Amino acid sequence: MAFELLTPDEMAEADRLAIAAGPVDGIGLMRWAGGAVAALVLKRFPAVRTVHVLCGPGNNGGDGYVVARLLAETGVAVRLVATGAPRKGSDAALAAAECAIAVEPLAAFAPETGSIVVDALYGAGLSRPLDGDVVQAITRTAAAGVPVVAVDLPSGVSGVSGEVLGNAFAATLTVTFARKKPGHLLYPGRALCGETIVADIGVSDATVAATAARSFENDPSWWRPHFPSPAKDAHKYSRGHVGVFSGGPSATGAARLSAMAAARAGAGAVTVLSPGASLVANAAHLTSIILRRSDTLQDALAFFDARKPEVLVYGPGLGAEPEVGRFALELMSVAEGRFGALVLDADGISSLSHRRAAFFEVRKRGQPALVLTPHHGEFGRLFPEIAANGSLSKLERARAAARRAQAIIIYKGPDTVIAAPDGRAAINTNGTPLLATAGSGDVLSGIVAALLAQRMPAFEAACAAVWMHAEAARRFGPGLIAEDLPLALREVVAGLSG
Ligand SMILES: NC(=O)C1=CN([C@@H]2O[C@H](COP(=O)(O)OP(=O)(O)OC[C@H]3O[C@@H](n4cnc5c(N)ncnc54)[C@H](OP(=O)(O)O)[C@@H]3O)[C@@H](O)[C@H]2O)[C@@H](O)CC1
Ligand SMILES: Nc1ncnc2c1ncn2[C@@H]1O[C@H](COP(=O)(O)OP(=O)(O)O)[C@@H](O)[C@H]1O
Ligand SMILES: [K+]
Repeated sequence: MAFELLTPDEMAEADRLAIAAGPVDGIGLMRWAGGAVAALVLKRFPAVRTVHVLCGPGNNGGDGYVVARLLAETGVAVRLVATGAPRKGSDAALAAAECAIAVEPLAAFAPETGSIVVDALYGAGLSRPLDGDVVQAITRTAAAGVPVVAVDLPSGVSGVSGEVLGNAFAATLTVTFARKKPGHLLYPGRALCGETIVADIGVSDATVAATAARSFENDPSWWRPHFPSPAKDAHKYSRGHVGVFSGGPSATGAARLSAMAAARAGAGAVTVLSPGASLVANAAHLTSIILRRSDTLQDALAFFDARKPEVLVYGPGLGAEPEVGRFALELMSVAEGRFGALVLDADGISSLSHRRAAFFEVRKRGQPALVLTPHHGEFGRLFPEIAANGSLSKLERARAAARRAQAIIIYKGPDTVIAAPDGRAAINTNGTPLLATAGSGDVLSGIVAALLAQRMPAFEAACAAVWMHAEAARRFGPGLIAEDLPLALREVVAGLSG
């Protein structure tokens, strides 16, 4: 598959393995890389007058010398700017030696209107905040408003985390090699990359696989084989039964959004479990969704035993009171033989913040299968130490939380990360700010529950749900409110089925 994400270390490992397997060597990879960038510059900017190529001291700079040489050979006016000579004997030094263009110092660099900038200062090897000359070059480039083509990554963006180390170029186009890196997909890096193109530099799929990379860009191609479709002889309960707990009389809508989404995502039956005080409000708004009174754990147990739901959604609209957290723990304790999976969302997560020790103790059993869908605030309440660890990327934080809670984590946001306890993690890329509307998270929890109830494996179900949620929002378009999402799922499900 082509959806692995490689950290800079994994990419370096892929480079090493490719070189060891031969026939290509280090300078060979660099020539491919530089060639790919030069070709894209010519293709995208055919009328460009001058190309400023900025070269750093490492291999990213090495790629830059190749770009400069190739563009000059095709007749483009190239100005070559470097921060210093590459280390003697390095591939970059070879690339520099092959490039006959005079080098100008970075301090005097100021691009003019009509030119473009190729940023080959720092890529995977960025290890500290950019120094003054580079920051000034970034400022002057931004002031001139000229397009920037970044080699591998915009200088200043961490390939690991997408964080900005002090300052960074804002690229129009980023050309990276073999596979994307997490920094291309995590914010703020994602916004600074512009369009990201992955160029082939002769690193084979088998070589990438040999790095044992565990991170992926979320894409239907790799989870679609698991996407459920109803058996010909299905009945409503065999398609999967989801139970959604409702909040009190003034907060019932969240559960209904979740329930409707579960039904549209293919659950054959959906039951809203409602406190007695909310029955009338729920009854007034539900038609195909089943409604059942549930005030106590005994009520819930009676429902499980009678109706055998596969999956429960607990959290939307419940309030973050301590008793909500206590009930969540009780649900997990009684799950065995009663239901297979629990989706904990919203208040179901926040309410556990005062019962973290008990929660992690219950999770040691690993049962029931658990999916947590926190946004940034909820994540920080349940996993304060992980959230406060500034050395971890969002991808690594989600992965650490998944391991800690023995749960699938859907760490929501513009760059939603889905992580599993076994170390797999995916970054979602079809998100849209249209989803930044109240109640859309409730819809997501219903989609996840429906896919789990249809026996989709948990990590794949979570990835599929996140993608479908965003796809539904995109298809509906501007004006979207959360109520629109369940119906908008219809087309998305149709596109994935059969
Ligand atoms: N065969 C291959 O491997 C291939 C690799 N490829 C290319 O190589 C790139 C990775 O190359 P790389 O590992 O040399 O790292 P790179 O980004 O050039 O930076 C390292 C240099 O910068 C320095 N430095 C770092 N931060 C700094 C700062 N803030 N301010 C100042 N200096 C700073 C650092 O100094 P040091 O930390 O060692 O003191 C070191 O000298 C990758 O992005 C891709 O473009 C392709 O050609 C395909 C084949
Ligand atoms: N700017 C954005 N781009 C993409 N997705 C977004 C953006 N803002 C929010 N979302 C998505 O919208 C949903 C909001 O969920 P949540 O914050 O729980 O809202 P609510 O509690 O109102 O339901 C999440 O799936 C999140 O990933
Ligand atoms: K760069």
